[in-house]
Amino acid sequence: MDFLSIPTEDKQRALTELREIKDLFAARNWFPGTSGNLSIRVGDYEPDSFHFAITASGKDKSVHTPEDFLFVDQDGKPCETTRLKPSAETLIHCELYRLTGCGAIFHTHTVFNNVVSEWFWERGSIPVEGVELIKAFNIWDEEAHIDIPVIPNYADIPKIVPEVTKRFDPRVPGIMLRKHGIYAWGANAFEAKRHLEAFEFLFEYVYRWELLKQSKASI
Ligand SMILES: CSCCC(=O)C(=O)COP(=O)(O)O
Ligand SMILES: [Zn+2]
Repeated sequence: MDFLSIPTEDKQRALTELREIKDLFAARNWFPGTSGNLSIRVGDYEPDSFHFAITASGKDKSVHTPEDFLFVDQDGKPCETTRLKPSAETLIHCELYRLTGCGAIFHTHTVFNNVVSEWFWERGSIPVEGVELIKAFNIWDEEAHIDIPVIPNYADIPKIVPEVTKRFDPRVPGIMLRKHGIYAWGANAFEAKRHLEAFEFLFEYVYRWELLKQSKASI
């Protein structure tokens, strides 16, 4: 699908949704130090041809400016002439859209997700056992168990992309970059938000549970 043939109202709706999500997450201090990025796909999806709106790179995501977002294609290239640069992590969004066909991807850095990703780095994934909020991922097994993949956080973003491809688990709508942040995705902004909120809850749960286990073991 050609970018120009995507209805303007669809593009506007995506930008409005991104602004609303950005405000909500900013109110939770989920964008420390300009970290984090958000994207919503627009138009038709083909694995090798799609478009999405994404936060511009290096911006303070806790404030509004007229230059917060831009549209890019499946290769991360801007769809319109602009002086804005797409997120430095746009290629990770491209790969996740290509792999999943999802509609939205949200990325946050929090202390809990960073610490827990390091605590379980050697294991390669963050285990979560039987917590009710696993149901947010539409996993309804009794005492469900999930493993949230943790991949290396290379400075060279293109080097991270094959790690996403290799470790991506279709059952778990998120992937963690070591001591960096979580990428959560969903069919739309509502689902991606639900998934991100569930991941951040589970990271805090795992952090606190590990601390309790350690303190019990030291008694
Ligand atoms: C200061 S955070 C370093 C970059 C990062 O990890 C991030 O999530 C934000 O980068 P962007 O280019 O999307 O602003
Ligand atoms: Zn980041």
